[in-house]
Amino acid sequence: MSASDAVLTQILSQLQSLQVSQQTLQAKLDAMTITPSSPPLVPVSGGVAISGRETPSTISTPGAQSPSMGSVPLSSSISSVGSASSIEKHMADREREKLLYPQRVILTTYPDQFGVKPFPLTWGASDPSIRGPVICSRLPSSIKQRNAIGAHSGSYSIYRALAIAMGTLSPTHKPDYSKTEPPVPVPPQPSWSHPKKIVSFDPWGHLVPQVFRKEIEELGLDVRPSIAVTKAHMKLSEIDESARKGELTVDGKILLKSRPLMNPDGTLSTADPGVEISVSKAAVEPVWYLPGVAERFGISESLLRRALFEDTGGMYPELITRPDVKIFLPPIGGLTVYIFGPASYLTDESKELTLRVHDECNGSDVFGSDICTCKPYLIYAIEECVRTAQRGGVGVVVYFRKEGRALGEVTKYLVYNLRKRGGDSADKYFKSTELIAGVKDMRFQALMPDVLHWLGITKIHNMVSMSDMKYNAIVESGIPILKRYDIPEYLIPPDSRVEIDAKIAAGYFSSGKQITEADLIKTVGRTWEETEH
Ligand SMILES: Nc1nc2c(ncn2[C@@H]2O[C@H](COP(=O)(O)OP(=O)(O)OP(=O)(O)O)[C@@H](O)[C@H]2O)c(=O)[nH]1
Ligand SMILES: [Zn+2]
Repeated sequence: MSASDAVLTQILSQLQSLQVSQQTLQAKLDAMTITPSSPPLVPVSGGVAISGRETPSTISTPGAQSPSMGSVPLSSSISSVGSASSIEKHMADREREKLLYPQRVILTTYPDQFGVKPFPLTWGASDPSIRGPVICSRLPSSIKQRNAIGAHSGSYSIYRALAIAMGTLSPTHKPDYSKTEPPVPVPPQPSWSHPKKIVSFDPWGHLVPQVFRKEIEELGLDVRPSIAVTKAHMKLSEIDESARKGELTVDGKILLKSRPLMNPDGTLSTADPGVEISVSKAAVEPVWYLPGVAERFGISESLLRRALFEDTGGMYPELITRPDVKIFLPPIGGLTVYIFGPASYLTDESKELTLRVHDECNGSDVFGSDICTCKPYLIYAIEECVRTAQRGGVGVVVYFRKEGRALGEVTKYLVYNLRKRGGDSADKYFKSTELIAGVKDMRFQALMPDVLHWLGITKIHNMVSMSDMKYNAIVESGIPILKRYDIPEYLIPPDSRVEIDAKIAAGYFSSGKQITEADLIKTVGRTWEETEH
């Protein structure tokens, strides 16, 4: 027998035994698994129906063989496998899948299920040991004590899943958090223990390794930070330009002279290297306290849960089956806080505070698209924050990942096409968005002020924004705003006049300009024909 025949025989015999074990496994699973046609439908609150189950049921952990509700066979049939190498690959993947996930799939859990014992968590408690850690891990060490639905890192949880499936990340990797603590203190504030002031993220998120050390190290629970605080130098060509023009002054503290640049031949350049801004910053992931979020939007928790379940494609059945679990880590982007000047001034009302809350506009912020005012407004706000810090105050820019007014970039570009094809006039600006998206804005600014309360801000002297929605949300949350700034005329790119005029007519703040609906027809943007070659 040749070597290749021997390999083929070996593969065929492995395939046969795999088919046999697959049949045996399938038979066992069929006996244990509730098939879609068999279960009685049990109505639960909100009128939704879920599959019935055997009792008592348990959460399987590795090695445990007891049946759990909602179980399904692990993988699809092997009948579709083709060549010898794809058979080997398929078998290797099945082995890895069994090793990674030895238990059968747990589609959902129930509050009264045997083994389910959520770690106690009291949202808004001032003592972290009473507040308790947020645990959403499905690792065997933590799954029974989960007190949160969803996954850490927002949408990036999908990349983590890929890394685990590809074998580049061990699901049980234990991070070493020593030396990762905040270099700039963001200490507990009265607002942290106010049950209604912060509901969209975990105020203890940056202190997790310190305040929940016992839970992580002694109890072996998978508790992860959801906030990180660090320091950085910010370098922007627009700020270099302002410093060159003398509009910003290097003070060696907030605004620093950059180090000399290198020439292509490796020698030091004598060209002006420009400036850098010294900042502290914090990245914050969303962690929703569902009763608080529902209350903020004035809807019932049950309606909120049902809507979240349905419009995430049914991804989180526990939103329905676990009304006892009050925390949800949604698969959305978070926010970044940039602080200019001493962070300790944030809580001191006597220090001047300048704020811009900015929602992501990748096309403008990073790639300089001239159809809107996002980047110029952001740069203007950064300059104002630097000036405030240099006057002895503090500046804050909060950057939210809410692309395209939270409608997403695809919807935004579809609307751009419609506008540019239909004659881009300001009277049609919001109507065009509504025609495609059904609404003009989905940012729902009500959750936005949470970050200001987390920082301990109680008064805003200067607000760099024209948005009435942002202003109202902040003031209604209990933080007064003394002065509002609109974007200076000279910073408005010509093509974005359409956006600004439409916004002013719709109720955005303007210090000088009055615009009525009737005026809007006269404000028109560039057409594609003007730029096509
Ligand atoms: N859907 C849609 N979104 C847009 C358009 N132009 C800008 N945006 C988005 O609108 C948001 C603008 O946010 P901000 O810069 O914070 O501005 P604002 O809330 O309108 O108000 P200001 O604070 O006055 O600037 C970002 O999410 C942008 O991506 C557009 O034409 N269509
Ligand atoms: Zn924009």
